[in-house]
Amino acid sequence: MLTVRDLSNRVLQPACFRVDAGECVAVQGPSGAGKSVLLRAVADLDPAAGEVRLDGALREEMTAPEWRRRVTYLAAESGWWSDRVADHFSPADTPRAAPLVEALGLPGEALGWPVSRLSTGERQRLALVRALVQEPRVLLLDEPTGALDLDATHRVEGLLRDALARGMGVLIVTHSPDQADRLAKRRLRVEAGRVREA
Ligand SMILES: Nc1ncnc2c1ncn2[C@@H]1O[C@H](COP(=O)(O)OP(=O)(O)OP(=O)(O)O)[C@@H](O)[C@H]1O
Repeated sequence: MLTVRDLSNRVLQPACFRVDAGECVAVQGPSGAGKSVLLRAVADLDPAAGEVRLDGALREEMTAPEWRRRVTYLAAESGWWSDRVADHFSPADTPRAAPLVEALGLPGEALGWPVSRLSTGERQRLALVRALVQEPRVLLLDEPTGALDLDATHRVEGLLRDALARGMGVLIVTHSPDQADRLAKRRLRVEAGRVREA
């Protein structure tokens, strides 16, 4: 589904890998190795040379917003542009968001909360819901449970398993070997900008 060939920039050495439909690939490596840079380059958020295709179509064949809707990056610290959580969901997506919010251990009314009241972990879970309701083909997750306790972490992993079962591809940066074992069959190891299958 997602194929990456010779993706490189000032941090990354040319990287080649793929993520298949319904597959989770874990990205691991030391701090500062280039894991976030890799995900951002795939999402076309930072300039990079090389070839990235989704279902055979080159990234350049679609607009950047269209690419990012299909290949969605979720940063470790999410961005919010309005102080009401609900403003970050289109009216069409809101009904689908509430059950996901509850599955993550938050009350459905959290969608009406101001962003300024959210704890770090609440913010992280609601940002994941924002990404999931858009049903991207590939989700690029940067430490999506870094701020969460074990119960919330398992809830997030449950929703990711559901998404994988629907055919979504997931590339997940995690510092937790246990999380990588639970979710991913394949791993990429990033060290000093070099990406290899581990
Ligand atoms: N725009 C940029 N220009 C130059 N260097 C950058 C840029 N963005 C990040 N870097 C550098 O690239 C390296 C990799 O950063 P990156 O954020 O990808 O690390 P990481 O592997 O995700 O680390 P961590 O596990 O700590 O989050 C770091 O040394 C960082 O300072």
